Amino acid sequence: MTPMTEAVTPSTSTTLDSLAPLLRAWLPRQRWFAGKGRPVTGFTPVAVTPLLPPGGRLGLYHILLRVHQPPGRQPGHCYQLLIGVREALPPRLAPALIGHVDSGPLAGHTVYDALHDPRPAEVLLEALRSRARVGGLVFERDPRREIRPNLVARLLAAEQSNSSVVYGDTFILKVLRRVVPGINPDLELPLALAREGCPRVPAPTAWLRTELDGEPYVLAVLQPFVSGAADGWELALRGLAKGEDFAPEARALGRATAEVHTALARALPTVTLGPAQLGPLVQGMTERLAAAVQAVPALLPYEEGLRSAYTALGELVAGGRTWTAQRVHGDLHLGQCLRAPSGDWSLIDFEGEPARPPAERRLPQPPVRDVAGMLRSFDYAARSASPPAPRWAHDCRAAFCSGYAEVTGHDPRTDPVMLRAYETDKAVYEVVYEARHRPDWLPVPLSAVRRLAASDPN
Ligand SMILES: Nc1ncnc2c1ncn2[C@@H]1O[C@H](COP(=O)(O)OP(=O)(O)O)[C@@H](O)[C@H]1O
Ligand SMILES: O=P(O)(O)O[C@H]1O[C@H](CO)[C@@H](O[C@H]2O[C@H](CO)[C@@H](O)[C@H](O)[C@H]2O)[C@H](O)[C@H]1O
Repeated sequence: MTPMTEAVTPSTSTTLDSLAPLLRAWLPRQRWFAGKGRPVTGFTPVAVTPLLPPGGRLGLYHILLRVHQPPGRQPGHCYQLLIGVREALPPRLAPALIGHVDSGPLAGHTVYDALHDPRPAEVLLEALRSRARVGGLVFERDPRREIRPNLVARLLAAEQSNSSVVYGDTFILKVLRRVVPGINPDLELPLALAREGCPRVPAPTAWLRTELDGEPYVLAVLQPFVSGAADGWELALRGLAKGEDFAPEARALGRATAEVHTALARALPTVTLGPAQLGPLVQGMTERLAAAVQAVPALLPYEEGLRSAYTALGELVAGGRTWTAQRVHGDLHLGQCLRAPSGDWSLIDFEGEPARPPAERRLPQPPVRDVAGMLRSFDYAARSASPPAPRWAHDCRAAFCSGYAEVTGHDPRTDPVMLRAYETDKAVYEVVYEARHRPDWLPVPLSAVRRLAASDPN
């Protein structure tokens, strides 16, 4: 694989060879590393771009690295790394340590995850500000949006699928970790919403992209930081702990989701789904259930009940029912909703479910899919509370759907078969997600699975 310009030179390749043993141990420990549980057997450098020349007090490499983990999928996932190089690491950067290099051009140096370090993170912002091109890296900025120089960087502490750096409470840069070719919905949809003037999504200010083998890759997106915001998950848990009514917020979230859906339907094509599209949609849900039962045998007793949700949808399809599909968020939950101190809600993270193939994430889908994601999230919050609060989830569910209907004129509860199918599909996804990433949380989606299998969303 060759980058747009030749970034992998013999010297950068040797640099990477000397880092390989350190990366092999470090990568699998990162939350965003998608290949957990299988050993890393090798790396192929895809592009190595020095952003700060090594040799000074501080070096910075931008690296795209293909990670091999046989017998899994070939040729392996591609990851984006920003590697800092220093003679010694100050104690404040200890959590970022990757290791000490003992051979090759960097021998005697310490390498670390540079996003923890303000100075290299500021190099990225400056490159976006000045719309730099370095090797194959293209730093682009919406010319109508300014970036003030000298904003101080700090890495966001949250454990997440990617890494985000906040600059002076003004911007947040999401640095994608596992990068995939093609148009990235996390840039595409917010740009489309900004064109529509939709205020519910922070408008992208700048982004980093590259091209490999003629395919575009989005590597990072900069957007305004919603300062002082709390996310919906924190607020819901806080409200539950204090016994507060969350229904007004759930209604506001229903309205915000509906505003985003309405703007997306204006900005991008919508399609009518007939039997030719709905058959495969139902088939996909059925297949995901079968795969999930294989992966998590605790699902087995509920398989038949869960499948009945898809059979019921299949019957409506066979009877000639059609639905309108449009671009949607794809992984909407309370943690993707931010409430500003003004009380306004924003939706973030339009990447879709990380486990789905990229092309599938960009397909138009029934908007009820996002509604189902939010309803599942109210249930998650209610079941994580002590004691569990099913009535709270029930009230949020009603308020969210009413808020949604106020904007679109369509109450998702009037389409119960499609809604149950999507809630079931989401709960099945969550069972697999939790089994892989957070086994302690598995009882939460499993309790929903029990209810959904018995045809009761609450
Ligand atoms: N525009 C923003 N303003 C304030 N905080 C944000 C913004 N965008 C993201 N965040 C914070 O960053 C976290 C991670 O962002 P997200 O896009 O969900 O990344 P990931 O894909 O890694 O989960 C969010 O949970 C939120 O706390
Ligand atoms: O935020 P991500 O895009 O990384 O989404 C993944 O992780 C989420 C958890 O962080 C997971 O969401 C599930 O847990 C949430 C509570 O932590 C809950 O609000 C959601 O409803 C539930 O789905 C999400 O599914 C996964 O894709």
